[in-house]
Amino acid sequence: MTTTDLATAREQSTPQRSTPPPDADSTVGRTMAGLLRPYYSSFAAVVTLQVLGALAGLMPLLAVVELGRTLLAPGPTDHGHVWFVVLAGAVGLFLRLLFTAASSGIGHIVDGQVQLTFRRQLAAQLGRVPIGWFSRRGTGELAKVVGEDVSAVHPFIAHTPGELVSAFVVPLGSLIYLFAIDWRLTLITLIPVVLAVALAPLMMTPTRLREQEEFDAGMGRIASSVVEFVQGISVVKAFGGRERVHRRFLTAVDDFVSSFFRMVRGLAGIAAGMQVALSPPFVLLVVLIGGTALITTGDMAAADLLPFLLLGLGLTAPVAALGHGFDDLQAARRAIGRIRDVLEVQPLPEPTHPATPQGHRVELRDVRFGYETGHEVLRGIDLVLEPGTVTAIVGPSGSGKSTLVQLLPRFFDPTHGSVTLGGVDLRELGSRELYRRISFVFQDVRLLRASVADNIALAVPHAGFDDVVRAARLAHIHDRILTLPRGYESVIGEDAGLSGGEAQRISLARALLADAPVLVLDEATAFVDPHTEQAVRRALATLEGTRTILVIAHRLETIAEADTVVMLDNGSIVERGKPAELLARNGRFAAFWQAQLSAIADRTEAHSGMRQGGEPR
Ligand SMILES: Nc1ncnc2c1ncn2[C@@H]1O[C@H](COP(=O)(O)OP(=O)(O)OP(=O)(O)O)[C@@H](O)[C@H]1O
Repeated sequence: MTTTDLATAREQSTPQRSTPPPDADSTVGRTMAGLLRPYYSSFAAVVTLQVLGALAGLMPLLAVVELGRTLLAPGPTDHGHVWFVVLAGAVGLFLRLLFTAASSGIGHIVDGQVQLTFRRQLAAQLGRVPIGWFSRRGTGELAKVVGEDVSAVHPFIAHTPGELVSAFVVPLGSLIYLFAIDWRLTLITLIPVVLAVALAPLMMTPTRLREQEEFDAGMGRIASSVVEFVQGISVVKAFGGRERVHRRFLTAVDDFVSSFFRMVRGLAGIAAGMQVALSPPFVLLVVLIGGTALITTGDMAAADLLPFLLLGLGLTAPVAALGHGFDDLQAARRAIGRIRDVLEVQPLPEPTHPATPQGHRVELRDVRFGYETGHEVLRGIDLVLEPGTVTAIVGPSGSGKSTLVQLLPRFFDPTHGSVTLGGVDLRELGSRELYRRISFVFQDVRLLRASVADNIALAVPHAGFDDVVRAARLAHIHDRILTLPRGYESVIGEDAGLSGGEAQRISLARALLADAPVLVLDEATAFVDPHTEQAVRRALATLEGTRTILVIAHRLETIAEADTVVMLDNGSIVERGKPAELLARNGRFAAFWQAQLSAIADRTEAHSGMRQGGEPR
């Protein structure tokens, strides 16, 4: 490459203005209100119909009261009035049914729409977030957001507004009616409600809140110790740590029991007091005592006691409904918070005018990256990967090898500096173009629940069967596939379970078929078996000369055959060059090489010792 080429390449690679992908900002400002805004008019209809239903629902109650008062009143009964009251009660009942059914129907339709929209938005967002973002999240966590958390909005949308509205409208209507009959007995009837409301703040004193927090934390500790136990059960069994893990679980349970007792001791008296105050016998007792006092002093007609006995019981409903509604609201708020957290993850920006790379030379310039702010994992990497060469990255665990190679398929964008392909910053490449040019095989292999052939042809859906087989042969997995129940048509996870090494070879076949000019490879240590190792080495040998290859190397053979070795330590390149030259330099790489050699020698010695020891004498 000439200096002019380089200058042009640099010019091209300067990141131009990037815009978020279409649709990304359509859900910006995703507060709970923002997320629900499109449904405001439907909510208004739900609430209005509920109010009408609740008011209509008062009519049968008032009719019963009015009927009692008319029939108990001295003198002849007005039959016309009685029938009118009965009819009004029946019409009220019918209207209540009509309005609440309509409200509930609309509420459930809106709920379905909201849940569908949330799930669609989440699905679209999960397709946009950086691939690397997934590595920090468990599948269970995401499944919970898309499943459980979205469902948690159901009571909030379909039930809570209706319940809250009717819990307030009915007592309010009753109260107005009761005031019209006798304001003094109305005030007396309200005593239980006032008592309950006065007790409520005692449940929220700093001590009570601290006890509730301890209770929640205790529950969390039990859950995590159970999860830890279940997830690691095989390791725990094999290495005999059962007592220790059991002990942790038992301690968590003991702690929980004592925090539970503390909380119950603090709350029991107040909760019982509230329950007694709101209970029908107490309400009736208060009304009867007050009513008797007013009747015996001649201040109120005996028949007027009836509405207080009938309607007084309903006055306590808002307090109870507030409790339930508040719980539902809190649960929905937490769920929507988690949904919002996912929707707010910044997608990697897509270019408005994608550029076309010239060739497949990869260059990293002063690349810095950290998963958390203030903690850099890569500290200024300058690296050029020439087409047709193999670059092997080596370095101690945690030195940043995986992070570095993951920047090529754009799992993350560097926080500083740039990664260019053919002179174009990766941020200026469309993602389709990027994955056409860069393919990868990492340790964390993901296979789809689809046929083996479809898994291999993932990047090239129209690939011919012969091409799929050729890639599988190259990846040393063809023979194994033929032993599966339906060969290449076997569905992974249904017809066939594959070992870690086999899954890796399928993923290698996928990358080979994709035929991208740049291949990024993690020569995994986790699953690797002799077949996979052979496959990787054979593939590397086949591809050499045409591909730009970056490999995290663990095998001495791979390292020795690489064109360039890059030694990474603590996020920086500490040595680079041809393997032989580096060995001769006797520096960090040579020490690393020696350490690997002695580790292999130790392993071989231990192995042969075991074999000798195990041989029959
Ligand atoms: N998803 C992540 N979130 C936060 N920190 C991370 C994440 N992945 C890696 N790290 C941290 O970044 C540093 C570099 O990790 P990286 O996996 O790149 O090293 P490595 O050289 O590939 O290690 P190994 O050889 O053990 O796989 C480590 O300190 C690691 O703890």
